[in-house]
Amino acid sequence: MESIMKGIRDGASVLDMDPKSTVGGGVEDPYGEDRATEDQLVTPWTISIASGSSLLRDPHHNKGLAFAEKERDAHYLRGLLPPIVMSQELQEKKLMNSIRQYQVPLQKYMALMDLQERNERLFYKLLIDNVEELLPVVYTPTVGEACQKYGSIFRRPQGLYISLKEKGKILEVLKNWPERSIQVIVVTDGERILGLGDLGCQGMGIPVGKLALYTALGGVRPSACLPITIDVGTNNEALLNDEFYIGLRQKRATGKEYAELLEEFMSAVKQNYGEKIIIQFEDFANHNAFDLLAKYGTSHLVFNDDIQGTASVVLAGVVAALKLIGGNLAEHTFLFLGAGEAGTGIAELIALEMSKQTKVPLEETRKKIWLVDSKGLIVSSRKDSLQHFKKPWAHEHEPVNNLLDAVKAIKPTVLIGSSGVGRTFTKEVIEAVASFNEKPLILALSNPTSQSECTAEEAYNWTKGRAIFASGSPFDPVEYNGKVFVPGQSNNAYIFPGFGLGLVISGAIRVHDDMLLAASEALANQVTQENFDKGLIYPPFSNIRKISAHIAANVAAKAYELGVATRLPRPQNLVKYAESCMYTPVYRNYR
Ligand SMILES: NC(=O)C1=CN([C@@H]2O[C@H](COP(=O)(O)OP(=O)(O)OC[C@H]3O[C@@H](n4cnc5c(N)ncnc54)[C@H](OP(=O)(O)O)[C@@H]3O)[C@@H](O)[C@H]2O)C=CC1
Ligand SMILES: CC(=O)C(=O)O
Ligand SMILES: [Mg+2]
Repeated sequence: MESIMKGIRDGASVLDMDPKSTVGGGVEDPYGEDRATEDQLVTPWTISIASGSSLLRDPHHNKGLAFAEKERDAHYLRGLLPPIVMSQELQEKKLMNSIRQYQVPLQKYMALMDLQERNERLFYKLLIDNVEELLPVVYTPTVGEACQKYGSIFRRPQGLYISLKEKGKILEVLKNWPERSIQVIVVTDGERILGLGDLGCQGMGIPVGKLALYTALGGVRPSACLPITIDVGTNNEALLNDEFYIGLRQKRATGKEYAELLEEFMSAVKQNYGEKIIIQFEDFANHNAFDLLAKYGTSHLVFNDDIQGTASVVLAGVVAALKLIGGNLAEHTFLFLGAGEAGTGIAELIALEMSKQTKVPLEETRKKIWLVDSKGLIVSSRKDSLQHFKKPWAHEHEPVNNLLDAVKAIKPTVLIGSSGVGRTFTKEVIEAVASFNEKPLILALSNPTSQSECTAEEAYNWTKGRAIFASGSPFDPVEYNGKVFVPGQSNNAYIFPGFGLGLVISGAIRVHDDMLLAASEALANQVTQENFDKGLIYPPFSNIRKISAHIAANVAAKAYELGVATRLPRPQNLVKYAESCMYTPVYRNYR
């Protein structure tokens, strides 16, 4: 039994490699030394191990009705399928038709998760070909509702659960995961899921969703992706009292107990997968997120999506928006509602970019950026009581208690919402911003849609159609005064898939702020005149694979320049190389 299991695991990692791919298949060296040959790829282990009904139940290799006549003979599928042979394209059409029948987004989500568990390649084909339509289903906003109801809709585990019960055994737990050549881990402890708060163990929907995007948007092969939820309890009373809750029924462990579990996890991951494994921290509460990033940033390949990915995507949007609103970066004044991971992360990267552009010290460029938290404007008189990540933003100013007064006092040209609280950009706030800006840039970043600081309709109506607007979760186009306005989506989903691909193809061993700037620059450069003409500051998600290749190339180039890339020699054309490494979901022939 043991040897068969090993055979399945090893075989799966070869098979999962895209024929063109050098990233996949547990390949250590993307230049091809370890690359499986075409021959290996068409002589899969499925012949001797997975056949018949077990092949149909294996999501990595199942093709459903698309198995050809010869494959049905060779793999003992005769009679297990109806006689028709259906192309992957027709399967896709059929599934899209049926998904579109569902009125309720969560039903669409569940249908897609079922498909992922049944036929992985078809799932990714749907997602890649229909990205703009399906992104809101597998990602924000629907994934938020899915996490809230995760216990009730739970069918099969989609990632690894590491709870306090596994303390002392985390390495063994990692070895239980059926895939061995993992390249990206997205891990959450569920404490700040989108703007929905502490969802404990049910936060698993987020790593699962983020990693689906790593594959669909960034081309990292699915078997190299590992979603993990660390369960240290939850402080969410409703979940603790929910009979269907799937996590530990206890309050969150903190302090030494929390730190020890995380330390064991980080060591076990490095020991099991090596130093080039990407660990993406996702939706941790800020009291842990900044410390984990600082603690492990110098010893592991860690990336905090909420702090760093968000910063990179927002900087790109702001830089692109300058074409529409005028001026250079340093001429603008920024006001944030929300001074947590997203807010201070974005603020710091904007200040860094300003400093690089103007050669003015960072301490000075920070003064162009102001933040409001739940207690009002962050000012120097509050410095002693501020969390460490807020202190750099405590500028000289008299106290201001609320956002509206802060807008009137600071007169920002750019207003950014990163508070996690819906409808906090009131009519008065937006009208005030519009009163001293011809084209106010308004970014309502909080997710999901219910937590957005304002809707697209409100932003356009209250500025009389003058706002340049983007939001974290998507909004439909809005008609105002006979003109149609298309809101953009300012979401780190533009960045992390390409960023991760860049780390993989260069074999980077550390993340550096300059790599975030490189990713941001690549994204901003992808906005076309046609996009600008529509008032957009981001390119459409329908081009995301091309965008991700450019981001990956810029990130990889920076990794080589900084000396943190280990894959040598450096490819000449990094964009082409990134594209050639991407997983494609077309079916393979099992001859
Ligand atoms: N679009 C995107 O790509 C991304 C969006 N986000 C979204 O951003 C939001 C915030 O995330 P994150 O920064 O990680 O969360 P944090 O908890 O780290 O920060 C939230 C901040 O908002 C402040 N805040 C909360 N309520 C209010 C209020 N009523 N008025 C003023 N300030 C308030 C908090 O104040 P205090 O410090 O005083 O408690 C805190 O500073 C979430 O909704 C998340 O989904 C996050 C990452 C990426
Ligand atoms: C998008 C994202 O990472 C968040 O809202 O947390
Ligand atoms: Mg997040």
